[in-house]
Amino acid sequence: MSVLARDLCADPALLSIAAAQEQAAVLVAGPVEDELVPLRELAGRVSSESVATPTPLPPFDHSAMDGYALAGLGRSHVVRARLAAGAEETPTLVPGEAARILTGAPMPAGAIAVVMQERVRREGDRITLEADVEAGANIRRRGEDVAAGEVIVPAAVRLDARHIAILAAAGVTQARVRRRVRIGVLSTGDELARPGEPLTPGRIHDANRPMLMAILNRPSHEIVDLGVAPDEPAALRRLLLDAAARCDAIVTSGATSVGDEDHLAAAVFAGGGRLELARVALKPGKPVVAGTLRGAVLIGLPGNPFAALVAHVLVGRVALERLAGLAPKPLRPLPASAGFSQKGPGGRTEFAPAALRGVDERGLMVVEKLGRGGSARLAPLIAADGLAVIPAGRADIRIGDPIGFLPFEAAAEL
Ligand SMILES: Nc1nc2c(c(=O)[nH]1)N[C@H]1C(S)=C(S)[C@@H](COP(=O)(O)OP(=O)(O)OC[C@H]3O[C@@H](n4cnc5c(N)ncnc54)[C@H](O)[C@@H]3O)O[C@H]1N2
Ligand code: MOO
Repeated sequence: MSVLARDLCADPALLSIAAAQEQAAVLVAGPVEDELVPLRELAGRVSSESVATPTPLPPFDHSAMDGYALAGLGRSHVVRARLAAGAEETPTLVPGEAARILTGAPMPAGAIAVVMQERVRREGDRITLEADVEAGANIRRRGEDVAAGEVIVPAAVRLDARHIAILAAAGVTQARVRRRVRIGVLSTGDELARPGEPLTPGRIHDANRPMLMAILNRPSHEIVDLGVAPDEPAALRRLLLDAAARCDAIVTSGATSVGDEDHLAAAVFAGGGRLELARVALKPGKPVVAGTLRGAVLIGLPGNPFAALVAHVLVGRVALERLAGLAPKPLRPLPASAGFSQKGPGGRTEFAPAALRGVDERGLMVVEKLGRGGSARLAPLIAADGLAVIPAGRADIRIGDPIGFLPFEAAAEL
């Protein structure tokens, strides 16, 4: 059910985070189209289909050690050949024979084990083992990593160095990935000066647009800088409509709340758009809204920078990841121990900049909150290692109580 203009005026119940994430996902009709991209440009892109390996990995039986390939398990062998990695021809050994073999070299026919060179004595063309070896020792078998035809990269994942390595090993030179999602980033507010612009009375520098562009600056995205919109409904509507025609998604900050100059929802409605969610039980980040405008996904983050960050991580991210073709991946806060106490219960799930302060006697990370909850404050984030997570409805918290911790790498991929 869509959000109506009147819902934003009254003080409606807050949506749970889970409900907001569900709404954020379903407002996106589906991922953007896909395209074929060469291996060297795949890092950071999102796979649109699974990839199977055409060859087994490894492709042939080979030695895992520098040593001797043995045709029997006896202690004494005659060395008949030498095999290095890349050897094209291999001899056939008979019992009693061995081949000098280097790591990665193909196993000769008839060989049943490899002994490391440190475990043998060599005199001329004869080797003597210091101890028995087991059949199969130090041989890497064809297909023991993956068999031919097996899936090596699933669909709907962000490709990183691990995927690039296995695709390269399998001889795959290109893959189908989602095209880059065009995301427009807009700040709103008459008080905002551009980075570097001298401040006149009452003005502050725009921090959100550079922050959001930095978070969203990924190989799977193409960022469009939409600048700053004034607190003027018609101008905001024009800017949004122009952006909707050029972008798959628009991420704004500010103008989401109930103040006289908070014109985002009105501009979206006047432009023929819809909002599917508004006001979430998030602290900070409550006034987040999301919907669609002329086919573009619209995410309206709150103006306070930390609130914008939290609302992006918890709500906006879900919609943008679906658009980019990623499978849903819930954030999972790590178990941690409170290094602070506070009164409960809160009606909203709280996210606070937090620093790690060692490990308690149970082995849990001890987390200290920084910044006393100011959603406009940025300095605590600089000193933090991640975000403390305190679920809505939690009773008083005492030192040592279990809480959640989201490291920044997992939260915002900052
Ligand atoms: N009567 C109420 N007032 C407010 C409520 C409420 O429920 N009732 N919610 C508060 C909460 S919580 C938040 S968060 C803010 C969100 O407000 P908006 O999204 O409408 O944002 P603005 O009013 O435009 O700005 C809020 C604050 O953030 C500064 N700001 C805005 N954009 C930027 C930017 N790009 N870079 C840096 N700072 C920015 C702006 O100057 C304001 O100080 O509303 C509360 N009010
Ligand atoms: O949600 Mo506001 O974001 O508490 O500061």
